[in-house]
Amino acid sequence: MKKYDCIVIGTGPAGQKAAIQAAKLGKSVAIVEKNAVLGGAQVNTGTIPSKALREAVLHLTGANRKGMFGQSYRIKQDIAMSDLASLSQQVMRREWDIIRSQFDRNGVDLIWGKAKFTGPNHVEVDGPEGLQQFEGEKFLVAVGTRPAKPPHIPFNGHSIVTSDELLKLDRIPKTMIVVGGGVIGSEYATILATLGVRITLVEGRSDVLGFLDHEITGACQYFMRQKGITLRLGEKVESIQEVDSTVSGKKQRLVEAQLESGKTLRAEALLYSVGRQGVCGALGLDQVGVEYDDRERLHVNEHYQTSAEHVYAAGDVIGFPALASTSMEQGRRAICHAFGVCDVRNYNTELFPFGIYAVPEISMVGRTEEELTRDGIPYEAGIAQYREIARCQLLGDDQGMLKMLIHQDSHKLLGVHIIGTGATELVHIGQAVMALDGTAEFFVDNVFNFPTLAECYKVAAYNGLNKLAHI
Ligand SMILES: Cc1cc2nc3c(=O)[nH]c(=O)nc-3n(C[C@H](O)[C@H](O)[C@H](O)COP(=O)(O)OP(=O)(O)OC[C@H]3O[C@@H](n4cnc5c(N)ncnc54)[C@H](O)[C@@H]3O)c2cc1C
Ligand SMILES: NC(=O)c1ccc[n+]([C@@H]2O[C@H](COP(=O)([O-])OP(=O)(O)OC[C@H]3O[C@@H](n4cnc5c(N)ncnc54)[C@H](O)[C@@H]3O)[C@@H](O)[C@H]2O)c1
Repeated sequence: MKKYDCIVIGTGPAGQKAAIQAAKLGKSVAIVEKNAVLGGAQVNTGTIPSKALREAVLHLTGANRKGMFGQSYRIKQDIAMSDLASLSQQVMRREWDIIRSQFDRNGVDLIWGKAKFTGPNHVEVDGPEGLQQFEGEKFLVAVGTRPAKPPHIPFNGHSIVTSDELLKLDRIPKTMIVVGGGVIGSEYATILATLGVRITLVEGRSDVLGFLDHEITGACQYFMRQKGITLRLGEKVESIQEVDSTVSGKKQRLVEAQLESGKTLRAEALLYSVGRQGVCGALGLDQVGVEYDDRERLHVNEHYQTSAEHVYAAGDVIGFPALASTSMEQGRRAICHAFGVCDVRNYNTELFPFGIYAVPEISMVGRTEEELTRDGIPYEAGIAQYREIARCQLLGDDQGMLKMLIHQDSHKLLGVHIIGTGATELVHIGQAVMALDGTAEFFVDNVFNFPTLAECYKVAAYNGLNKLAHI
């Protein structure tokens, strides 16, 4: 039986970074993957495919240039699913190669198959090589999640789908119901609406993306409606079924969603995106004495240790915030702790950024206005409207905004909230200033390249500081 210092289960972002970190510490490492491809949800079904779809849609529809060249500007008239999928395929293939070569270069043994604990220090892998047994000193469970698929929803892979199947549709539907206005629902609803799909978005809460600063949520919902998306907020879907319907004398199979309020919605397709579900049940965790919750997620301490101290967990399997960005760092941190090189300085979870690749992009770091008000922290908001910024005009985006929240007394930056072109990149300027305890004066006192989107920070700082000085 082969013995390793470290066995990592799952090759998503959490597992990848963990395995490489362990190898860099000179440990013998094996990483196990049950799928036929590397990279987990990040590469194969989640982050990369959805962002590739977004780029392809923005490019082919000319959506991000309409502000400059007019509403009729378009690169390609008849866009097919194959046009949209090809960029995704290209990037995925490249990512598989990159991950594989990183493992090879660092001497990480890749074992294909489904891993399961058979004892506190033993896993069994069921794969193409048959059943193999391995012994490990430390383990990292990075098995991710899968889309929630309640049994009463008749998923069929072609018209009633989760985000895993969306990009495998053989044609672009004319109409679509999106159930759930979280990150997945909001991203896909706005991307597909940009493509011309008529979307009805059903969200159980009173707002989409309810964790954002409310002004940004409001702006996002405004942009959604501008794109022709019908928002059904505070509404829950009760049941979903396929029905036969006759439209203009032509028989058609449609999807029908019955809402709790009594409304009936019909469309050619339905995306069900109401959250994700763990996959720990199949891991034999009882053999190590580790329990999982009712959504098959693991509980860990601040070092990412489960209740068995040699078994660590990171990424989506441990729940919020469940992002590729945070998963990578959690995996790396877990391994550093496991092998005694733990240095948690600068690991400030309060400065985790959120990037939402809707159309337009949204990003935030730090506190929202609602949180600061709730906690009695006095602040002022400094705002830059994209229409005031030369670079935004050059890019044809005159609708975005950047808002910085400034402490009334110390002028320290408390939060940055952006909606518009480049938001997910821009946010890191604010994040760096916040991490270094900077104040709004930093933006006033320093010169920014011109014309840039970064100029938004200077304009927002002037705006906030002027309000504080009653100018
Ligand atoms: C549509 C969509 C869009 C997203 N967009 C973004 C984004 O823009 N930015 C962002 O930061 N995040 C995004 N995310 C979230 C991101 O994809 C996840 O947070 C991230 O992939 C989680 O990484 P992970 O390593 O925990 O798990 P995963 O990426 O899910 O990988 C887990 C791996 O473990 C393997 N595995 C499971 N069980 C076993 C077993 N028993 N044996 C062996 N292998 C096993 C799986 O096959 C899989 O390969 C998105 C997610 C979705 C669904
Ligand atoms: N850009 C990114 O970082 C990114 C992109 C996509 C996904 N993700 C990650 O993927 C994960 C899953 O995303 P998600 O959007 O599926 O889940 P989510 O939990 O973010 O959102 C689900 C939404 O569905 C709503 N809902 C639940 N039941 C409903 C019902 N019956 N009818 C109507 N609405 C209902 C909820 O109120 C919630 O707003 C998240 O953890 C997210 O962080 C991240």
